[in-house]
Amino acid sequence: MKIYYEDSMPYAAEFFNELGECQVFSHKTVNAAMLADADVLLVRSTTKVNANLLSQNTRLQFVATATAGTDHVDQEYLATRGIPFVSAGGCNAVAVAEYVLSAMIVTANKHSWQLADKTVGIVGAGHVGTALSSLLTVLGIKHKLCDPPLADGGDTRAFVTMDEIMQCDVITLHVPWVKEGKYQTQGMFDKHRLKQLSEQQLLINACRGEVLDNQAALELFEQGKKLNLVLDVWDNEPDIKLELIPHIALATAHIAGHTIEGKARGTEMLYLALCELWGKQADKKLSDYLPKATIGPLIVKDTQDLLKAASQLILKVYDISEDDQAFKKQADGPDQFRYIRKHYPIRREFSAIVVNAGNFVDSKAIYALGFLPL
Ligand SMILES: NC(=O)c1ccc[n+]([C@@H]2O[C@H](COP(=O)([O-])OP(=O)(O)OC[C@H]3O[C@@H](n4cnc5c(N)ncnc54)[C@H](O)[C@@H]3O)[C@@H](O)[C@H]2O)c1
Ligand SMILES: O=C(O)[C@H](O)[C@H](O)COP(=O)(O)O
Repeated sequence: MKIYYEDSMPYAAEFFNELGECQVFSHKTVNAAMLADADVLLVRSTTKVNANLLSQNTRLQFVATATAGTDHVDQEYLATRGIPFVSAGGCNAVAVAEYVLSAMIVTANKHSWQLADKTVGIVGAGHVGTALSSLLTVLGIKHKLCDPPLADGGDTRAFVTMDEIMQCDVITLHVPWVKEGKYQTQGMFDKHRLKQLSEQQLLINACRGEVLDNQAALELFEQGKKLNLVLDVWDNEPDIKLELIPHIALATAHIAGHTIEGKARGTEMLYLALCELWGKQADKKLSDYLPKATIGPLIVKDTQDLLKAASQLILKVYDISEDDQAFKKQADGPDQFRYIRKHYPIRREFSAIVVNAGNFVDSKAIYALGFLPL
C-alpha cells in the first residue's frame, strides 16, 4: 500500500512506515501526477484536496487531514468517489485555548485590566471552545458560549445569542469556515459588527481568516476606528493583506494550534484511524516520541492570587508577544508567511511542564490547568 503524507506532519515516519510504503510530499509541489498511485493520502491544511488534485488517481481508499479544520478538503467530491475521509478534530484544541489565554493575559497586562472582572464570549463551543471554557472555569473567569448548531442539536449547556456575545469584554472565535447556509460563518464579523466594538473590547480570531472581514477591518482602521484585534488567521492565506498587520494588537502566522503536542496528536489520530480501517493492532503511541520539555520545573511565586500566579506560569510557557514581534518583523509576503509557519519554534502545552506549586494556596487549580505536579 502506498501512503502519501505531507512533510509538515510530525512523527509521520514513526507512525506510518510499518503500515505501507511511504512517500513524503510538500504542499508547494504536490500535483495530480505525483499522487496517481496513492492508496492513502494524509495532509495538513496547506494541501487543497479536490477533483483536480485527485484527477489521475483511481485507487485511493483513504484521505485524512491531521487538522481540526476541513475547509481545504472537498468532502462532497470524496463522497462521490466513495473515499472515506477522516479529520483530527480536537487534536489542537488545548493548544488554541492556551494561545487565547496568553493573548488575554498579555492584553490585560498592557492595559492594566483585571481579568477577574472581565467576561469572555466564546463563539463556537466545539473542541476549542470547550477546552477554553474549562481553562477559564479553573481560573474563575466569567464566560458565555454561543453555538446555534449545538443549541439546535440539543446540547444542554447554557448558550447565549450573538447580541449577548457582542457585549462581552473579550470575544473569541472558534467556528469552522462555513461559506453559506443557516450557520454561515464567513464574514460573521463584517463591517457592521466590527463597528459595534469599542476600544475596551478585545476580539480574537484563531479559527479561519474568512470569518472576519479583513478588508472591512482595514478600512475601519484607516478611518481612525480603534479596535483591539488579535489575529492568528487571515483572509486568503498565505497571501494576506500586509497593510493590516501594523494595526493588529497581536498578530501571528496561523500558529495557534502549533504546539508539538497539537500537531503530533493530529498525526497520531490519523494513525489510529488507518489502523482501524485496516483492522490492524495500533501499537504505537505519541508519548513514546514526544521529547521532554526544556522548560521547568517552574515554581509558583505568588502564594495567594490564582490569576496572578497562573498568568506568570502561562507566560513562561507561552508568551504570544514573542510570536507577534517575530511576525511583524518578518511577514512581507506569502513565502515569508509560509516560512514563519514551517520554522515555528518548539512550543509545548502546559501538560508537558512540571510545576512546583510549593505553598500556593490553591495548587489543585494550578494542576487543573494541565501542568504536571513535581
Ligand atoms: N488557528 C489554528 O491553529 C486553529 C487550530 C484549530 C482549529 N482551528 C479552526 O477553528 C475551528 C474550530 O475548531 P474546533 O476544533 O473547535 O472545531 P469543532 O468542529 O469541534 O467546533 C466548532 C464549533 O463551531 C460551531 N459552529 C458552527 N457554525 C457556527 C455558527 N454560525 N455560530 C456559532 N457556532 C458555530 C459548531 O457547532 C461547533 O460546535 C476549526 O474549524 C478550524 O477552522 C484553527
Ligand atoms: O484547523 C487546524 O487544525 C489548524 O488551523 C491547524 O493548526 C492548521 O495548521 P496547518 O495544517 O496549516 O499546519
